[in-house]
Amino acid sequence: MQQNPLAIQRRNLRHLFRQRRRSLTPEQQQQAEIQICEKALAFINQHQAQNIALYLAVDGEIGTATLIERLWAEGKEVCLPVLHPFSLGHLLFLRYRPDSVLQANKFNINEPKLDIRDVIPSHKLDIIFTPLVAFDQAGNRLGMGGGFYDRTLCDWQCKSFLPIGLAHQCQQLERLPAESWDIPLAHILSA
Ligand SMILES: Nc1nc2c(c(=O)[nH]1)N(C=O)[C@@H](CNc1ccc(C(=O)N[C@@H](CCC(=O)O)C(=O)O)cc1)CN2
Ligand SMILES: Nc1ncnc2c1ncn2[C@@H]1O[C@H](COP(=O)(O)OP(=O)(O)OP(=O)(O)O)[C@@H](O)[C@H]1O
Repeated sequence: MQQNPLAIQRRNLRHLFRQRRRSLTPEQQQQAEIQICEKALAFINQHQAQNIALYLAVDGEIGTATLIERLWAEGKEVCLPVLHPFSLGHLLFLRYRPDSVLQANKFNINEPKLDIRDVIPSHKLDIIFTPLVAFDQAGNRLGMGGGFYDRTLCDWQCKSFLPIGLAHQCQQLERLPAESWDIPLAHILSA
């Protein structure tokens, strides 16, 4: 198990900030979802993005349902993360359409049923919007602790997509204690 002071600090922060986002009221959640939708759409249009990875919100994460509906209406391609069936700790991104069949993964998060025809390789993605637990001004991101997005985003500067965090304002802190493998996101949108 993680024992070093940095790992303990990160685990404590993860616990605190997960509690913080879960304690938002349904009204605060709804307001935030609408606001983040507008900010994300503006960003997407500014970057003329067509293939966009999102996530289905759980555990108080800022909601994406409104944004996904708007993107479908605009004819954009929406993808969702799927836990890789063999490559432990890695994600695949699968096309998500209104008629996609979803199933719960081992964390009880819904994901598209794995069908190789729906896999979108990351070099075809324009933006990967990531969920996060906490973030700082420098774009550092603390996630749920699986390292899934860390692995996906490593060396993103050499790839074609932009990694953009989506978050509630209450998830920001002054400075996140960073690990050697943490690479700051290109940008974080908050509401
Ligand atoms: N909405 C959403 N989807 C996502 C992520 C995410 O952060 N949010 N992920 C981002 O990486 C991946 C899943 N990563 C996860 C990592 C840990 C836990 C989690 O809840 N762990 C439990 C205990 C572990 C268990 O149940 O076995 C916990 O910490 O309480 C959930 C998701 C892919 N999909
Ligand atoms: N680029 C990487 N390559 C290999 N292992 C990695 C990489 N990034 C992170 N890890 C491993 O993943 C584990 C979890 O990392 P970390 O605590 O930073 O996750 P997180 O960013 O909170 O989670 P997530 O990205 O899933 O939201 C670490 O123990 C680390 O060893």
